[in-house]
Amino acid sequence: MKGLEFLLRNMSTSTNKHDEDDAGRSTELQNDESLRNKVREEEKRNMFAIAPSYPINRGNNIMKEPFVKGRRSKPKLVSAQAVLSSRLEPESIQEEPLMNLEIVQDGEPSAVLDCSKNNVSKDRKFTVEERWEESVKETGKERNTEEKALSTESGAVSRKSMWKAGQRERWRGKRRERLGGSVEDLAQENDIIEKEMNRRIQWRDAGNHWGSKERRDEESEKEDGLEERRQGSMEGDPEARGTMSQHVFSRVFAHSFASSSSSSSSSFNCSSAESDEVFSEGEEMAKRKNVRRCRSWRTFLTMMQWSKRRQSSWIQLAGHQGNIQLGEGGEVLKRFSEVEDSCLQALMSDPLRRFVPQYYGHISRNGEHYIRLEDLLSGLKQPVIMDCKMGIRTYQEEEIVKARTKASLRTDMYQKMVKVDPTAPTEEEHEQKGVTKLRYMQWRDSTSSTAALGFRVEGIMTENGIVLKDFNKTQTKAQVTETLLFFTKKQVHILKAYQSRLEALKETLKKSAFFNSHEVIGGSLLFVHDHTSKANIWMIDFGKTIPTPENICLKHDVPWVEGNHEDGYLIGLDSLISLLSEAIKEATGENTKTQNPQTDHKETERINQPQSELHKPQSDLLKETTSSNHLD
Ligand SMILES: Nc1ncnc2c1ncn2[C@@H]1O[C@H](COP(=O)(O)OP(=O)(O)OP(=O)(O)O)[C@@H](O)[C@H]1O
Ligand SMILES: O=P(O)(O)O[C@@H]1[C@H](O)[C@H](O)[C@@H](OP(=O)(O)O)[C@H](OP(=O)(O)O)[C@H]1O
Repeated sequence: MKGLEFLLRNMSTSTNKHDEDDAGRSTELQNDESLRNKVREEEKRNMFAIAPSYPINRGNNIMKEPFVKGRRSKPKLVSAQAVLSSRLEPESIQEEPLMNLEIVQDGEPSAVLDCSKNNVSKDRKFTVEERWEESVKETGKERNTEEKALSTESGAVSRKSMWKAGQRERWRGKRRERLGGSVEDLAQENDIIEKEMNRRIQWRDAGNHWGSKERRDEESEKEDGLEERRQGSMEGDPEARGTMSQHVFSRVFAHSFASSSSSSSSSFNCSSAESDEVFSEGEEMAKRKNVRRCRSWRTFLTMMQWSKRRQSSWIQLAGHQGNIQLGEGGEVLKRFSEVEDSCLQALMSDPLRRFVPQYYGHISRNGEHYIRLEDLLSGLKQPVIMDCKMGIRTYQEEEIVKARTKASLRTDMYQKMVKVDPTAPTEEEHEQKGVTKLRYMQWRDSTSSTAALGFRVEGIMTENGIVLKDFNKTQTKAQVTETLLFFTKKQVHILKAYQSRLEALKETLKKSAFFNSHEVIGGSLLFVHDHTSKANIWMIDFGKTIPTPENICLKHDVPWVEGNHEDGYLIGLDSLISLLSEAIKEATGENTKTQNPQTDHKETERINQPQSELHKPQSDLLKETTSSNHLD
């Protein structure tokens, strides 16, 4: 039985078993109908009375004070159609508090997570932590209401004691039966019965809690329209494997938390027909331990399966390899950088947050510190992605100063340069077998479309998982248009969706205090779409985005000269928008102007430094696939 199916079946059957279980037990209790009703009522009331204590302290996981952050109100993934209308959306900023949750594992302070909660719109997808927090909150609420009702209702105490007396009698009878005779030491016997009974209640209540959580989750899943995904099981639908819903994963994750917790009341699905049998203290403990061990193992294995599948379908397309990975909770972990971290924090309360992955704070793993981000590929089926590095330069002004004062030679960069164009290095550089970083970066900017168009394609992953990174010399408008057509497979609705999203981004950038006060260097736009017509564009990578000096107000759309700090971000954005228009015309057959990549290329050569090689058509690039990452 495959992971998800098994898990879901297990969840639903255990809930049913629990109901049967309760019914069976009631008939045994008393013949008196009214007493039985009272007992049932009391059982219901007690449902949350011995709820697990994890909201405050889940084993070693400790929650900290909440703090306030803004967050994006827009759903993460939208259909191409929805993207088209995204610019019509109201731009109001909702301030929503985030909960700062610190997880301490194995006795070490290893992680600080920021999880958003409250004021969450109904249609928004929930993160692992949000779901978990919500369920904790709900349980707490219900429990408080129940407790309040108990304490205020007259006769509540007597009903409770009546119920307990009934229970005690039942346990005593069962125990007598089991021991096959009379009970001699009444005080000791009462003590044992009291203990057994309390443990049983705890056991059952934990089952009730998780049962009710399951039901709540199922209801909300139906609301989200995720039922469909669940039924298209991982087994039957290979595509679904690559699109594990974080939503469902969160359930697995939450369960694993609970079942691995040391609290006896936090095991899930623990009410079964078996568990209703009466065992001696030792027997009962052993049996319970076994059941719990089995279930936490199954949960753990299922989690691992989920995680593996998601890991295998996730990809870091561009950037420093190994810098980024997918976290266990389905979030993206990026190696910590203070510069990027402060940008992301600022962006969470800026109008641009709609275009930025949700920021969840930091986490430590094996001694490394990471920034936790929303996974922008989550929910996409066999995603097609493109990373475009924005701006007319990809190095900071301070790198120029550094290169002047203490220039070190980079052999790796020399090798990369020679690989692309053996004639690019000067004689001296050939002799030294090294180039400075600044030299390399400037060469990269001029040979690609960065310097001329204000952006360059860093990489593309096709729906088959094929990764193309050989865009070093994709430089002219015609070449980039060709690349866009290849990337979108000439799908007009996708091209239009992208264009619309970029126009919305442009409007938002004008209003953004963050953009007004920052020099955005080396930042990328991540284009994502899939065959279900979901499409979106996100701003990522703020590792070299720094606040501008106080005396400087950036325009972002004028050429750079050393000292003016201009990044040309808007030049790149305008180029992309206009090239998407070109691509749309091409795709719809409206383009009368026949583009000639070679002529166009030569024109650009005059603007930039001459290059020796002509550009290869995209079809050749495909043959030269640098790597392949097939989605299972
Ligand atoms: N939030 C995210 N969700 C999904 N994928 C992401 C996310 N952030 C980054 N990636 C993936 O990782 C790649 C690199 O990201 P990013 O540019 O932030 O890394 P980097 O190492 O800082 O890059 P560079 O070396 O250009 O500075 C992206 O092209 C994308 O494939
Ligand atoms: O894309 P390429 O051609 O592989 O070149 C890399 C690219 O320019 C990166 O942006 C840069 O990192 P930074 O932006 O962080 O400086 C990296 O420098 P690095 O090797 O010093 O990290 C370069 O090697």
